[in-house]
Amino acid sequence: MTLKPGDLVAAVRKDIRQARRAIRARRSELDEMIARAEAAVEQGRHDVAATSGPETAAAVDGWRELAGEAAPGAASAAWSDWPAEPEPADAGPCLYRVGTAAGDVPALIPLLDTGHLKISGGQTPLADAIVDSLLVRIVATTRPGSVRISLYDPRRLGAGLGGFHALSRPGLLTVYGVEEFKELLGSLDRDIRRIQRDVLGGGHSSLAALAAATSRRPEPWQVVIVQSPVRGFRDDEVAHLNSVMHAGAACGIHVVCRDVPVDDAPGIETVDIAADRRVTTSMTGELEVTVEPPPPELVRAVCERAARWAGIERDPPRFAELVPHRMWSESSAAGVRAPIGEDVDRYEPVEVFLGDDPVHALVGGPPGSGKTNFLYAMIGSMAARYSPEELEFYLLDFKEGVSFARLASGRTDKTWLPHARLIGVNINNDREFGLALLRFLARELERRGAAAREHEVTKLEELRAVDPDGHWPRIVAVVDEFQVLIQQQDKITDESLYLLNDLARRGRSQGIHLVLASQNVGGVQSLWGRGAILDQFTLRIALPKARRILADDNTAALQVARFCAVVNAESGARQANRIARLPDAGTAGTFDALQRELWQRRPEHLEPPRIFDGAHVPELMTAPTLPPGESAVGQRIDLAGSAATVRFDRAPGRNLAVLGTRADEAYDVLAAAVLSLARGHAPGSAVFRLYALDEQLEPRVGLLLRRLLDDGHEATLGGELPEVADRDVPEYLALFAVDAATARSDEMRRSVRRLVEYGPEHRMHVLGWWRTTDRLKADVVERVGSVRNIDSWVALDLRDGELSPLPGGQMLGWTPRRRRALFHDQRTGEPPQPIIPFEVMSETAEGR
Ligand SMILES: Nc1ncnc2c1ncn2[C@@H]1O[C@H](COP(=O)(O)OP(=O)(O)OP(=O)(O)O)[C@@H](O)[C@H]1O
Repeated sequence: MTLKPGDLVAAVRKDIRQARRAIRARRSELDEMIARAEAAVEQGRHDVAATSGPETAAAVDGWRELAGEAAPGAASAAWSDWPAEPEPADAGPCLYRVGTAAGDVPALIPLLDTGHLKISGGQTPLADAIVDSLLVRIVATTRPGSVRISLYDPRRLGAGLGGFHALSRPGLLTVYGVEEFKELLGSLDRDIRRIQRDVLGGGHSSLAALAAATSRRPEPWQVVIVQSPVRGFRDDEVAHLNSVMHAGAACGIHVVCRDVPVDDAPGIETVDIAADRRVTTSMTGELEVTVEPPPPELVRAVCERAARWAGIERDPPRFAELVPHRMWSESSAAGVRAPIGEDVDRYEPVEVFLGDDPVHALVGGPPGSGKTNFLYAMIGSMAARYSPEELEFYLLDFKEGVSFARLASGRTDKTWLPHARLIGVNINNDREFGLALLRFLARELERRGAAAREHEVTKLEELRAVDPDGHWPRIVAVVDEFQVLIQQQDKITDESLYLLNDLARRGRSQGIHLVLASQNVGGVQSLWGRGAILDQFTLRIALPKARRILADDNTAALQVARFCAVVNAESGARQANRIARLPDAGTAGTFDALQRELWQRRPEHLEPPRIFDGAHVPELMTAPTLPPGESAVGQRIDLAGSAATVRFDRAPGRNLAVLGTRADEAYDVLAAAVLSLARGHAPGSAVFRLYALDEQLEPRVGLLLRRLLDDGHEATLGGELPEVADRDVPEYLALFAVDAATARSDEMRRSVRRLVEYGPEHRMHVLGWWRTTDRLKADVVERVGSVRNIDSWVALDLRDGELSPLPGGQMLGWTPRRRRALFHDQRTGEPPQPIIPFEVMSETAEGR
């Protein structure tokens, strides 16, 4: 083709103008370049004026050089010269090549930080090539993640930009369907308002100006490709788009219109594709532009790389960034709000909020995805903002392992998190403890409800206003691997679901928030079928590869990078996804340092959290001393960790049966009962008679005797069983392995039965160990029927059916497990409940 000199000059001039506009923000560094560019134009003008061949060639060279500066590297490189590793342009946006004019001179178009582009004849493959070319150069020359692309392509159902689909993985490309134009514009409107208000509010005219002044760009650019639907756009839609374009450029929103009748306005460049496929641009005037589609594999490679690097090229956020300058300065009256990471698109904090909406949170992530780390980040960030007066944590972990243990005082680190009121670890086998927490929270719900009614208000925020001196913190209960609580079909599951449902529905008004976390799909699915509960958990946090935490059609969690999370406060609806990069909250100097600082600030009167560790065997000596006549048989699995006790008085039936074949534990339970009685009685105020009826037990029972004698008690070992007769002081008969003796001797059996039946009213009490219920029955039941003369029992490895002859022992659903027992005392009126037998053997062995 022939080059018209006038065109060249016009084109060069125009490009200089554009280059200047595009680089205004970084003017000082580039002044020199502009001066040289202007000199080149002058030279071009001079050369063209001469209109001779060599001069024209020189002008073209000068122009090319200028293009190289205004559109460096991948912004204008020919596809054949594409750099192996395109570098993000340090200086920010530049001009981008969309084709070639005048032989091999790059035809450039500005976009980012400048304006918009209108393509007419936009339905053609040529238009596709222009858009692809522009986009791939933009993606290659900007920092991964710093440009987001939205595509409204109603004709091809999202097939447009096929080569760019890798960008959808990290959320850098969003395709809007035929019916979603309004949604797209609405989302742009919201962004514009937010940026104008929150980002530019400080006085900058545009994001470009802000970036120039601060060297920081807090928001990504957005490139929006709009193609008209077959029906054409309605006037109101065009007007809406015009207004978005008008306000958007300053907010980094740049629209590429393909056959959309938007207004011509300054800052809108044009590309015209004529019917005869001749392409011209507003930048190059009359010059015909040859369009060169990018090679598909190049597009794919650029996008793959950007997707991979989005989010990890930037330094990860640091845990310290979650900590505010002023600790404990926030009020939780309306809710608790805390940043947990950085938005990978916008580089701004992502917060979680628990209050009236959302009320509760569901957290999911497969093993190793960083779920525990997320929970630490959230707990730390909240604990730093709200004082223990404002916020309390109840933390349970059903996993094997000790994830919340660090929040409690340990052997080396004595500090504890002041907000933590309860920490439960290793409770995978003690679902009752989870249930105990739910019962506690339900009671707290009632208590708060009653207080609210009394003050004639309906919710916590109002209650706090009318009762400013009351202690009404928000409660956040975090249950890791909560599914363990509700996956079996039994009474615990039934009651837990009932309570969860209640808490989920009513927690909002009383400031009680649940954060349920699970590592497996089953965990989440166990709630999925229970819509009523799930509906209340509108805050969803999905760690990488988490399934079914978000909505069914929201697969963002499958796409996010390591150490990121999808935070979604609208029950997983796609448009509410925010992708947060999470700081490392686990290594030394992060959470532990914060905990130390908060611990040092703790109010003087504050008690450390109650710890329940399912792997820990409680020691009798650590339990409080009981009143005379009361014995401890184990520790209850409740929030207080109180002892399960039996009181021996003159009422009929005040005996104790220990049942089961696990000899060590049976010994421990019986010995604990004896030792705790001995601790409560002053020496001489009770008599202890020990019987080792299986000779293997003699050494151990002997140690127990020694212990009693050492403490000054009146105690004997072995001999005949006494006859029933009134006693001045209580006499406790500890019979180890009763059935071993009664199987040998009927006389023995009759004695035992007499003692059990008539002893208590004469202050003689049997504390006996039988191996099975049948043997117990054979010894203490006169004819047929159930056991009536022993009020309290502790069952070790007995199955459900074997318990039914015992008082209160019907239909319990008890599954025996090691170092756990089922305890019942008829007198309390409570159903049987699991206890943890005390460790006694070592205590007696050491002669303590
Ligand atoms: N944002 C992060 N930055 C750096 N390291 C992290 C981050 N998140 C998690 N990690 C590290 O990854 C590993 C797994 O994290 P974490 O224990 O939180 O995973 P999890 O999902 O709770 O796993 P599991 O359920 O198996 O315990 C840990 O070593 C943790 O320190």
